[in-house]
Amino acid sequence: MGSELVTALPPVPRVLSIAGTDPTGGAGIQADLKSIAANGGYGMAVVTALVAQNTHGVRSVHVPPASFLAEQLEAVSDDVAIDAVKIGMLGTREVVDTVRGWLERTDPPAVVLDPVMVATSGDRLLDASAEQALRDLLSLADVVTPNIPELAILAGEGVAADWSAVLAQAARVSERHGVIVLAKGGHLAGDDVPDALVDATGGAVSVSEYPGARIHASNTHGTGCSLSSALATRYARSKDWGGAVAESKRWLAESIREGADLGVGSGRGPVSHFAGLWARGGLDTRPLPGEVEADWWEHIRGVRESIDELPFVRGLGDGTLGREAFVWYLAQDALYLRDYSRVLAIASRLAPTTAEQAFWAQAAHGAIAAELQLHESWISEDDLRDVRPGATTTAYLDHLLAAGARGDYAVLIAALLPCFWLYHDVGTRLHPLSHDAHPYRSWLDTYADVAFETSTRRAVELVMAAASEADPARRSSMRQAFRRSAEFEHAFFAAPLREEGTPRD
Ligand SMILES: Nc1ncnc2c1ncn2[C@@H]1O[C@H](COP(=O)(O)OP(=O)(O)OP(=O)(O)O)[C@@H](O)[C@H]1O
Ligand SMILES: Cc1ncc(CO)c(N)n1
Repeated sequence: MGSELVTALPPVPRVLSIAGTDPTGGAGIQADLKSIAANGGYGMAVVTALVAQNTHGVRSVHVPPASFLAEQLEAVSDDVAIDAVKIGMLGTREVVDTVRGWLERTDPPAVVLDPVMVATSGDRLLDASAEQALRDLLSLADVVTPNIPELAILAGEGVAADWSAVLAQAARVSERHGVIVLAKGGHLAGDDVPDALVDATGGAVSVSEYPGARIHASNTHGTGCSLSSALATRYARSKDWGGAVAESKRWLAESIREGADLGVGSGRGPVSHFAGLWARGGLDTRPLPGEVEADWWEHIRGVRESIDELPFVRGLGDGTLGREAFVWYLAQDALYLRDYSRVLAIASRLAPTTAEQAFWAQAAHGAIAAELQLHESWISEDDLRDVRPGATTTAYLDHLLAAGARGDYAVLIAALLPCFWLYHDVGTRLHPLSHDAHPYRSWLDTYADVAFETSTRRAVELVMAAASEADPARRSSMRQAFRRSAEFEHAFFAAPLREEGTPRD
């Protein structure tokens, strides 16, 4: 039932990065894992090379035996269904060949190849002798994401002088190798950093441009790694390269912008992969419905204990309560239930699912039908006409009607809950005192009833599911509205012996 409130999210794509390391976490496989997670994927990582580098540059590279790389790749693909692969630093010809063999055997559904050759710092990350092997790998990728100098090497030409030359070069690479090229303009001089998806795989050339404004920041270490991982992840979700580029670029721009003051290293720093998520989602974990339930119940422990101690409630249980106080209470309760029913109907109107709509509508009906029946056996409709609502009745109803008028469903149902939950609680604890000759037997039987228990459980369930789903601010408003209603329940039970004899408006 709680699941009705959960917004359905598509399944999480399983994305494998095959790349080298950056122990400072801004580039390479460490950046890939952050980028995959930030873009909604489950990240996996097979290391091609261990790179001793930081925000200033590369110090040394250690390439483990290719046989061990093959073992890592197989350990993943023997076990996990892979939705997309991002390939980064390959380093040597042997590594390229090993990855090629694995790609041919496993044929993953989407492959993004970032042809890493030179780090942002200018250090080589691919042996010159491996360049041809890398070109030969292009046909096994869906998209290749070269920066301008890398594109020139893939094309076997000089570095393009301007953006239109970049696009023409990208089209030649795309056609020759049967791969879509995401040409990146990060290395252009000037304030524009356009990217373009260039697809000449079918003969005709199609070019989709994604304009971008240069962010004047020095924290651009690992932008290429992060972009290609984001692209693989977003594509695995949407199966749309164009949309995936647009979304990845928006995410990267936000991450560059927010990364300026991360304070990582004194060179070219990393982007802040999760900055957008942190800003919008915060760090709070979501409480489970059962945890909210326990917390709220504890939160009103004092209120519950005071209810049990009220002379009215004690007298109701042991039958010593005076009839006049009881009838006064029932008349107030009858007035209360009429409007409570109307507020339940508002909850029905605001409910996000038909199941909830039906539940609150049924409760609205129950409040006037079954409960008024109980009241009518003690007090006639005529007598009720002369009864004025007491101060507590009015205040409690104003609180509920205001919640209804504000129109926040979650807060409203939290405000409605104590009327179910506390009555059921008090009712079940007083019920053992009921006996055939008990003066208030019909009252004691009503609230310990199985049907009332069922609707109370369902109301608790709906409110707790909504609270578990809510963001922290709304959850806190719900808790406050709930507590306020619980306090009114206490005041309502206290009123007959306090307000009785005082001017009743
Ligand atoms: N200063 C910037 N402002 C906005 N976007 C940028 C900036 N620098 C790079 N980008 C974007 O980052 C992505 C990577 O671009 P770039 O051409 O720098 O790739 P790269 O050289 O492979 O990256 P790396 O620095 O990781 O080697 C592109 O989408 C580019 O538009
Ligand atoms: C491991 C690795 N891959 C890619 C890059 C490119 O930024 C880097 N610096 N390090």
